[in-house]
Amino acid sequence: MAHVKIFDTTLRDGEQSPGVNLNQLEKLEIAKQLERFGVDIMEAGFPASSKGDFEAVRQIARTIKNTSVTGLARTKKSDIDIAWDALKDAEEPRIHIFLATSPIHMTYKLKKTPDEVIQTAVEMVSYAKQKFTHVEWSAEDACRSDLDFLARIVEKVIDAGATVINLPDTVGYITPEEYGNVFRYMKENVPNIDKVSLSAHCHDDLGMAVINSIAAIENGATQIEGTINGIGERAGNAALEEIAVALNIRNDKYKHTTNLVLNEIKRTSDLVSKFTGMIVPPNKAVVGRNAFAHEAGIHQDGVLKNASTYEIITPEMVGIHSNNLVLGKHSGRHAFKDKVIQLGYQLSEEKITEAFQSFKLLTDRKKEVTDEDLFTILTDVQTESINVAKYELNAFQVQYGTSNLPTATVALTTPDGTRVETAGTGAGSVEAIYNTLEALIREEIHLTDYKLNSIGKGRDALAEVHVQLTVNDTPVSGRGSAQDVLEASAHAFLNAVNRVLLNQTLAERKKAHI
Ligand SMILES: CC(=O)SCCNC(=O)CCNC(=O)[C@H](O)C(C)(C)COP(=O)(O)OP(=O)(O)OC[C@H]1O[C@@H](n2cnc3c(N)ncnc32)[C@H](O)[C@@H]1OP(=O)(O)O
Ligand SMILES: CC(C)C(=O)C(=O)O
Repeated sequence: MAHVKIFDTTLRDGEQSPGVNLNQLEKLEIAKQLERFGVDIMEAGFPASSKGDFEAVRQIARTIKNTSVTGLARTKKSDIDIAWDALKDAEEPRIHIFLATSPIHMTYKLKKTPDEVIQTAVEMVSYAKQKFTHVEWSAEDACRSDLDFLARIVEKVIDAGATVINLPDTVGYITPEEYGNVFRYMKENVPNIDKVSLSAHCHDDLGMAVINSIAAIENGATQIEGTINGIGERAGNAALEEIAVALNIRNDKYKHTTNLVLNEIKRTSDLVSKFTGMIVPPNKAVVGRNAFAHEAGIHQDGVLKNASTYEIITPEMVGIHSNNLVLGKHSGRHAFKDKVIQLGYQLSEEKITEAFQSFKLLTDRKKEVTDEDLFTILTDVQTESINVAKYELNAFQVQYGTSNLPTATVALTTPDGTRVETAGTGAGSVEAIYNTLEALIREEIHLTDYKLNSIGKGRDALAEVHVQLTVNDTPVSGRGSAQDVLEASAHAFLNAVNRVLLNQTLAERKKAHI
């Protein structure tokens, strides 16, 4: 069995999914989970793209110990310098530099000749090599590039010090056979190719990202790049959980192993879905809600007689356990704390107290508190900043009827501690609440997206709402959960507004060197 390295780019390419906007705490929690999942390398962001991304990459680089952390950079000295500042404290800092090599990109986007592209790539890889031991270079849009030109630039970039060469299918255009050929071609035509690892990075525009990644492995790639749940630019990237399980289940055919801990798949997928607001479709391979559900009578009969009749992957393999009824109304703090640890959370005493209070409130309203409910409570508390002044929802009331105008009355405590209250109307109940909140909050707010999801099954399932707003023209996302849809909606709105306040506070503290 040969080993293939897993390069996770959920926090960089995954975050390029339209509408996804992770804050630093969420990025850090995903990074910790990726480490538990066993990825070899994680791309934590693009440090030169924004101050927020720089800070997130720096924090992840300083925290994560068992996974190599990398950041993306253009072929620009300033991008490389900023990436070094963000990554220099990592256990094994590495940089990922890219430059496009296809005629379309070189002509229209970069406005450079092929020779200028080679010169820039070589200069910048040499420059990065003065700082970083590990330098990955990506030929953006490799799959629409001329293969002879690609071989020429790859050889030069290896001479300049690159340690990994990535050949991305940037626009999700190539077929498995063609992609395999690109890797074979490099192996056969680049004289110094054995000095580097070859990496594959696939997009899913034609639905072939996973199979193309596997074709690359079969033809010489020793590293695969992808994201959790396949999120990413446009139609997304190759879904790492699908590749990992395919290699495992079909190890009779694919003779490659990874370091991934398969039973961390479900938790990783849930966390990414929750923070990004990108809900996993029920029929999604490996992690979808229906992936292990058997509906048809003949299937159910077969599974009852022997699960292997219709089940090629066991739910336990990917970390799905039957929904234990865990804690209830009479559970105490000790049992709760035990469960928190069992579910993989490391929370301070202050956060455990906060989570315990939310749990107790839920047990007043909900008979059965499941692991899914606890996951929601705990991740919300984990990523909530405690010591920042924010808007708190005190109470709200909605009057709704089919023949009258929905009216909401909302009472809030503002960040300076003042209690404010007003009433407003809207075309529906959620809009009435949002209009009223807008009237109470002294910022310019516009709602741009709203998503509602239920956590678990049954009529007492928790509601989870994801919103996207612009607050004073800054896009921001927020999420909230509660047993009631309207309450979850109000929390999501305030969570988004509070994130803007948090960012402002962090920026002010940084300026004042606190
Ligand atoms: C295939 C991929 O996924 S690549 C990663 C894509 N990810 C992102 O773009 C997300 C983050 N991006 C950003 O925040 C912004 O685009 C920034 C901060 C990086 C740059 O912003 P701006 O300076 O305003 O430039 P803008 O995005 O409009 O244009 C990109 C510029 O980079 C140039 N460029 C593109 N790729 C590269 C590269 N690999 N090396 C050097 N320059 C490049 C473009 O030609 C263009 O240059 P020009 O202004 O001289 O025409
Ligand atoms: C930066 C590169 C690797 C990329 O994301 C792509 O080409 O899709």
